[in-house]
Amino acid sequence: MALPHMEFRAFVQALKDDGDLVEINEECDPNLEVSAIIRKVVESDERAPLFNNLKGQNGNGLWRILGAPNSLRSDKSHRYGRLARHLNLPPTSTMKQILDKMVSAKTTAPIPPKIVETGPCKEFRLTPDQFDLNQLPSPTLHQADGGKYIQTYGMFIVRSPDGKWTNWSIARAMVHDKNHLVGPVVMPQHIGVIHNLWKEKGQDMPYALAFGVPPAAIMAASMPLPDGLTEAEYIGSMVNSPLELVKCETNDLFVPSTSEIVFEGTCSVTEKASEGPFGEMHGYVFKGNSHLMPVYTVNMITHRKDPIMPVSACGRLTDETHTMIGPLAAAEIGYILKSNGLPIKESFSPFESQVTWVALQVDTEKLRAMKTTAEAFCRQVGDLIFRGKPGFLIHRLLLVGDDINVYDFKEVIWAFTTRCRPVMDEYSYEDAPGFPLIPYMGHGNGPATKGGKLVCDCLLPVEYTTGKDWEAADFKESFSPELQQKVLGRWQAYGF
Ligand SMILES: Cc1cc2c3c(c1C)C(C)(C)C[C@@H](CCc1ccccc1)N3c1c(nc(O)[nH]c1=O)N2C[C@H](O)[C@H](O)[C@H](O)COP(=O)(O)O
Ligand SMILES: [K+]
Repeated sequence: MALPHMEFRAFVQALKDDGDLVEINEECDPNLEVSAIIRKVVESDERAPLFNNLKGQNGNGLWRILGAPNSLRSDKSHRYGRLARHLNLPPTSTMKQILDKMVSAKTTAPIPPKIVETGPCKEFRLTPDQFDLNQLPSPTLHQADGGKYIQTYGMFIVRSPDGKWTNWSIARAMVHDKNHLVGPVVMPQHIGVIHNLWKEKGQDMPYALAFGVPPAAIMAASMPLPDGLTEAEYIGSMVNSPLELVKCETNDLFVPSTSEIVFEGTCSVTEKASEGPFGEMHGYVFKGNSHLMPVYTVNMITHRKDPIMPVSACGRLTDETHTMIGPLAAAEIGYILKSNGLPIKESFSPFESQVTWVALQVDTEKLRAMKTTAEAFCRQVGDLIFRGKPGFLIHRLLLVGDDINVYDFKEVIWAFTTRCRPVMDEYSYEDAPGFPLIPYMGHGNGPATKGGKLVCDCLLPVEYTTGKDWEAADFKESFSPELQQKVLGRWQAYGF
């Protein structure tokens, strides 16, 4: 068996070996029971549930479900263990180490994938007369959802008509009928960009939807990598070995050969159907909130024996939409700012902001050398990020000093509430594209897709000129290291 980051089934085994898996062998109902269990799991950072026995499974085990594939572990020292296993990093890895790994491939040569003749994903083939997506265990994830959201952690594979750009991404999709899906295909997402290219040609867009792909691949699929970049090559250089891909049966796209399940077909550039509502990443299901979205035809299903369908039952903290979407966008945002010469050290999206914020740690010594003003610096940051794609889903950029650890929300919120004067220290972007999924946007008072963005300057004026002129009134900064050592050393002796 391959390494966990390169084959989904090996990844599931790694979770089991880590004691991070609960195998449920009693029959569970994909209509809400499965999702209720997953919701309970992710709201308490419990072990990932593997449902081996689902109502509606067919004779070849199509399909089982792994819930919470990339959520958190309760043990603080292994908090991000599931994310680390996606990247072949030690389970004790920090979020910084995980995000640095995701960015590492930007400075190494891409390693193209290797095409293989066949693979485990080809063990079984089903034509439309042999399956019904409503009879198979397609899960309903929230009682107010508009349909069975079968696709929440699979990977869409689409390619530009000229064949030059193959994009991998996660976008949701629900069952429309026995062999059709419907899901959002929106700008500025790359699946939307490529869909438009096919629309201009008047041709339906071929797609593949691979479930249970190499975990390293699904991480890159969830990251806003630059336009035109082919994730397969990026991942190859990130893991330093070529991904093995195999050709689809019904189109010229390629899928990871060890995928658990593969749907193949075309996404209509004309036909739409009602999609949603859906329990979103910000924690809400708005009744009746459905939209007309493109219809995907499923022309073929191929799969492994007893295949595992990964499912993200998203909503309130903490699931894959929080551990992946925000942090991966933050990683890309940090990279963009650094490669534009701005003095940024770390970049993270706090879960407690429902991943609508990104906190940016500033190297204030370099900042002072810039001899700039707060307004000029904040505008420089905001113009670069809020006018670009990675900043699309972020509505607050917080600039904090060297003493603030952006991976620790307690630090971030201390700086924000004490160093950023509301209004005066905030620079607004009412003309920037806005993220309609945030309730104050899509269900708020203003335009759903424009504005509502701020750069919040949590640097005190002295940090721009002469440097920090305070000591934190805390154990770490208000007492000499010697005294701290003495107190820590005698803690038990004192009687604590
Ligand atoms: C990890 C994850 C990521 C997403 C999504 C999901 C998960 C678990 C859900 C559970 C399927 C929920 C949903 C979150 C809603 C969302 C919409 C638009 C942007 C971000 C999030 N979803 C996406 C969704 N994007 C949609 O366009 N469409 C989607 O449906 N994403 C985010 C998406 O994968 C990232 O933005 C990637 O950068 C997209 O790749 P790209 O930059 O276009 O090459
Ligand atoms: K992507």
